[in-house]
Amino acid sequence: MSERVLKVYDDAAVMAKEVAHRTLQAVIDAEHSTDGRYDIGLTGGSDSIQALKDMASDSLVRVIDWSRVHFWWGDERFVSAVDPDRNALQARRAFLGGLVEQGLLPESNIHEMAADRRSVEQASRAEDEENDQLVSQAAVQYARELIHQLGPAGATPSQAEAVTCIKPLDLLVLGMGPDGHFGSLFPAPAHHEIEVTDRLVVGVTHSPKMPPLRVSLSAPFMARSTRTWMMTKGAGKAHATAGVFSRRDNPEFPSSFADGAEEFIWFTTPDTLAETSVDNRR
Ligand SMILES: O=C1O[C@H](COP(=O)(O)O)[C@@H](O)[C@H](O)[C@H]1O
Repeated sequence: MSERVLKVYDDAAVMAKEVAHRTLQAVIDAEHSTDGRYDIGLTGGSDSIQALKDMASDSLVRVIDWSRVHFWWGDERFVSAVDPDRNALQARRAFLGGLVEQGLLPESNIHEMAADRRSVEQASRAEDEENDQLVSQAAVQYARELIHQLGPAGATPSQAEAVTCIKPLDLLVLGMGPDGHFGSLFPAPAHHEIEVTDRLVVGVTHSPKMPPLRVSLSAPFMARSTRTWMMTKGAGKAHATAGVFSRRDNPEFPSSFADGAEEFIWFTTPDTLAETSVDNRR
């Protein structure tokens, strides 16, 4: 468990630029300190997509060997591959697509969660059972990809074993919703995925935030990430932030489970902290 370090910005646009620049710097720093491969977990949401746009215009982009960088998602909205709601599509439009087009990032380094292959009409007519099955299959498929890419050589751990034994993400960038969700792990008791500990990836139905079908990394796997950065802004998140800071691992405020093995930084704005008493700002 890491101490939560707060970085507070009066201007959310400056915050996003800072996260963008730090992400690129983290990749550069790791070039000399690890075996070379760098695995980044992305999220959706306004702050994170802005940070990706800012990366595209940061001069550090040009000094990175992108062939050793892999992109994953903390969560995905289970919609069609061309739906503008899709986190991966937004990330491609903001940044990743440009890297691929310029021949800098191999397409095979982008590890997307599965998309819904049904037509809008088919999806709207589907029963719960079918939806449950589809998001569960997407979760299993993503877990296999994680184990294949990050698992120990010559072994195939189960998902329960993989939560603690595969290589963790080097950097996970997260956002938090006004209800305190992160990834697509929504508050208990209405939702129970936040309490899953024996899977790398979970399927989610009936999400309180649209769209209703989602796929998410599980809390314990996300919390093992070497470095974790949370981005939040706005008074609408003040209540959830206070809940998160008042007690760790509280299922009613899922983001209280977020953590990083070596570093956990919370990038935020003063209005978000209006209801929180904290003394570890830096
Ligand atoms: O739906 C989602 O919401 C959260 C937070 O989004 P924000 O726009 O309030 O910052 C995001 O982190 C998550 O990835 C996404 O699927």
